[in-house]
Amino acid sequence: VVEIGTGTGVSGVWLLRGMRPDGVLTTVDVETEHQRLARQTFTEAGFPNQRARTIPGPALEVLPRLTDGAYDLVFCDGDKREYVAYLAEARRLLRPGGVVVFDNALWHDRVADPSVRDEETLAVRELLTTVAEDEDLLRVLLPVGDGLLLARTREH
Ligand SMILES: C[S@@+](CC[C@H](N)C(=O)[O-])C[C@H]1O[C@@H](n2cnc3c(N)ncnc32)[C@H](O)[C@@H]1O
Repeated sequence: VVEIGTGTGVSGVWLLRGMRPDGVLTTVDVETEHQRLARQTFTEAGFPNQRARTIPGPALEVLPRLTDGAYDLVFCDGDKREYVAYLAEARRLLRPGGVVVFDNALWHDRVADPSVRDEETLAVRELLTTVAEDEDLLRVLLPVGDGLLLARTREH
């Protein structure tokens, strides 16, 4: 699994819990202090160090260094304005059948309100349109929390 936006490790713990016992979480964040706290969260939740690889840096600089086609899931929770770019990176990183997930796909109900036109809302809206218009992608939008968009490549 690749996670964009480690934060303090809350989502990371849930991802680790859902993975195989030998699965590794590769998690990227621009803030090293967040990643320090996340490592603490993972340890307190009982996960050994080698289950999580924290990589500091801006996602769009780190992701190109990760191996193509090597991951089952990419979870995006970084900078909303970069969501369309994360989609492109995720498609390269995922193995066939792998799934990309975007948190905040409803963006506090702003996405559905056409009068809201700030940069982040426009970017999340653009992501939804990009995924919907791509015939190679199957998608589902789960109305849980702030909205989770899941997409995977269609098998031909
Ligand atoms: C909403 S928080 C992530 C929360 C975390 N996924 C969780 O649920 O516990 C967003 C995180 O993305 C990081 N971030 C923002 N822009 C980024 C970027 N361009 N590249 C990497 N990380 C970024 C922030 O430092 C912050 O920790």
